[in-house]
Amino acid sequence: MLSLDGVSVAYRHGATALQGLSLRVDSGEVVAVLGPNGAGKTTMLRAATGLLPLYGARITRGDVLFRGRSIVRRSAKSLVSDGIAQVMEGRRLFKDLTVEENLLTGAATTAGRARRRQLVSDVMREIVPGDIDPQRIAGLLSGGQQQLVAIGRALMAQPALLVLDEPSLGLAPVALTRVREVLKRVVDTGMTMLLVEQDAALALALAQRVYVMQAGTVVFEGTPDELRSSSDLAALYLGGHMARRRKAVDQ
Ligand SMILES: Nc1ncnc2c1ncn2[C@@H]1O[C@H](COP(=O)(O)OP(=O)(O)OP(=O)(O)O)[C@@H](O)[C@H]1O
Repeated sequence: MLSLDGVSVAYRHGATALQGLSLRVDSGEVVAVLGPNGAGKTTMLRAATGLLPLYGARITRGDVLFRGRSIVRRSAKSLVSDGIAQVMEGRRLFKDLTVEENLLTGAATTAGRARRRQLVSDVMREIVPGDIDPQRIAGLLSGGQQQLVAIGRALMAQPALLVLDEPSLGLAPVALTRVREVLKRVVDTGMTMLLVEQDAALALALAQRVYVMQAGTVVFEGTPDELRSSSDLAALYLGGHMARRRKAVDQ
């Protein structure tokens, strides 16, 4: 469904952030991308969602294909209509609008008024928990509640591909559990997903395939099990706890 083929990206006021990066997301697949700070994960998502120009960056080499067509020169707005919706890092809700108004913006260009109303009630039932009042001002919600509304807003566009940048960022454990449950439910609907996530446990619980990025390129591609059994990478990206547990099992 989505492929980045040998993509290099340069920021106007920065170094080359991606260096010949290739990755793909097949239809119905959940793909997670892990990697240390500055590896280029967010830049990769910007390349996949038409947001590079907003940040003064451009693709200097390679191509990005969505459903077989190049999207390199397409605007983020037209890509939403084509079926790519994203939950950006930091949630980015309209803080002064209500939950319901935020949700409605998610389908502003993809559905008519009556259909949008129907989608709001679907999303309120399936994604946004019952304890969140649709008329509440979004900025007054907790971080975890805001994240769920952000996920719901992206789903309002009924995307073919859902892109998420660090959905766990800054969430307390209870909120994280809720976000994980909701994402699991979305995965179970067969949604195609590209997920950038520092929380390896969350990423590996959701994904069928994982990439690890370092310095703008891919250094590992495989299944979550293959990543867990790759000792160097496990130590680096899954933390000492899992590496120690593996060692104990191996002995
Ligand atoms: N707006 C920008 N202008 C200039 N350089 C940028 C900009 N955004 C990111 N970069 C640079 O691009 C490189 C990759 O950054 P990016 O944010 O894509 O990495 P990341 O893996 O998502 O990191 P993190 O996990 O910290 O979010 C870094 O060297 C960063 O400084």
